[in-house]
Amino acid sequence: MSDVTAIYYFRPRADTSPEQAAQAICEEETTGTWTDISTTTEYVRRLDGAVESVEPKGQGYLTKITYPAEIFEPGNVPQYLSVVAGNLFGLGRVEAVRLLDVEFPRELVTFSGPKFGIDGVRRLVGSQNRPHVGTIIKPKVGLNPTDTAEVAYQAAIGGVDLIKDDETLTDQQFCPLFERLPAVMARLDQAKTETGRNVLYAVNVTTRADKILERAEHALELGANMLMVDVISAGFSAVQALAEDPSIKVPIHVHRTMHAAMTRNPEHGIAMRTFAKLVRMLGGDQLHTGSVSGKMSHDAEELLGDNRALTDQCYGLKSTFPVSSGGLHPGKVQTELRVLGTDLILQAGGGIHGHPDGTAAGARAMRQAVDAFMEGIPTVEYAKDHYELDRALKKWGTS
Ligand SMILES: O=C(O)[C@H](O)COP(=O)(O)O
Ligand SMILES: [Mg+2]
Repeated sequence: MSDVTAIYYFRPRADTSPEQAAQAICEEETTGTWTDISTTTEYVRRLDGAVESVEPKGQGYLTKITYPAEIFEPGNVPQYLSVVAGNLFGLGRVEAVRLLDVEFPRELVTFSGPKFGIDGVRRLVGSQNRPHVGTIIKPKVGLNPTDTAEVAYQAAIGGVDLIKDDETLTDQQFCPLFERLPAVMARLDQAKTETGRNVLYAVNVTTRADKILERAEHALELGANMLMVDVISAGFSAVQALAEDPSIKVPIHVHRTMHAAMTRNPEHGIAMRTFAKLVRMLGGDQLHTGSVSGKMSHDAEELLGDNRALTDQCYGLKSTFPVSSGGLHPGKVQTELRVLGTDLILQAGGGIHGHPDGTAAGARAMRQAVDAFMEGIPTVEYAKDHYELDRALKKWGTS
């Protein structure tokens, strides 16, 4: 079996050399600990990791560490994480350390990946190459099921491909999930009758481990055509449980609330790349990876690499649809698509429901901005004979 390769950025403590710090990480995550031990037998030594390189980078260093595949339990992602992203973050000999990327050998990718992937989701929606437009129902909490369904209907007739719950909406009393879901699906059926378009609704089934499958299966009985789960707060096993359940025959939309506690600091934590690779392996059909121009901070180069990790060849797994979301509006569409390409879902909450003429007009404006890009026409130019887009640009501008 080939090794697992992990790349880390780190800054050693003042009294520790970069080589000693990298070695400390490697030993902690394989066969060693803080001191020599008498229990290490000869046959254990073949499970030692190796520091392959240490080189200066910015204020610190980059290191490439290989871990023998044998120390991983195939198929157990919590265990994978406990090696490549485990105790090392707390080691006193490093001031800061960030896991930048990881490569798993074929033998450890024992998962089937997304059931639908980009092509499968496109088939459900009936799109060819264009980016998808999605919306998050806003306000994120507070609306009752009937009003939630009305907002969903307005977005659907305006032209969105995807509607989703926000991350803090699950099954609260003001909007019970099993009342909200049939209400939304009924209005999406109405929109389909009127427009002929199939719109997906990612209903948020995130909950405690022992209840999530039951919740998802009940959602399917009530007609759900997509499920949403929050991967960091619910855990990677939640994505896997949903994706591997044979009765779940709808795509899985993966949100990443809480990720920035680990991904944001450029010197310490876990870069999104590892999470993206794991979500794809575990079967997420869509994953939020960030935007280049929205409300959340992001490094464009890193984001491009994260999206590529979802779409580049990976042991024959289907690709995961990257979702750009957070502070988007029609004026930002050209920038997002120019940098991130058209295999992308552009999601706007405020940028649709905040349109001066309401949700349906907001959805139309987003679709018009996408059409402008696809036709190679600057947004401002296209807005001259597209009223909803023009109104959106007057409110939010183009940056
Ligand atoms: O969950 C999300 O992606 C956010 O709710 C986006 O909302 P916004 O478009 O209003 O920023
Ligand atoms: Mg949100």
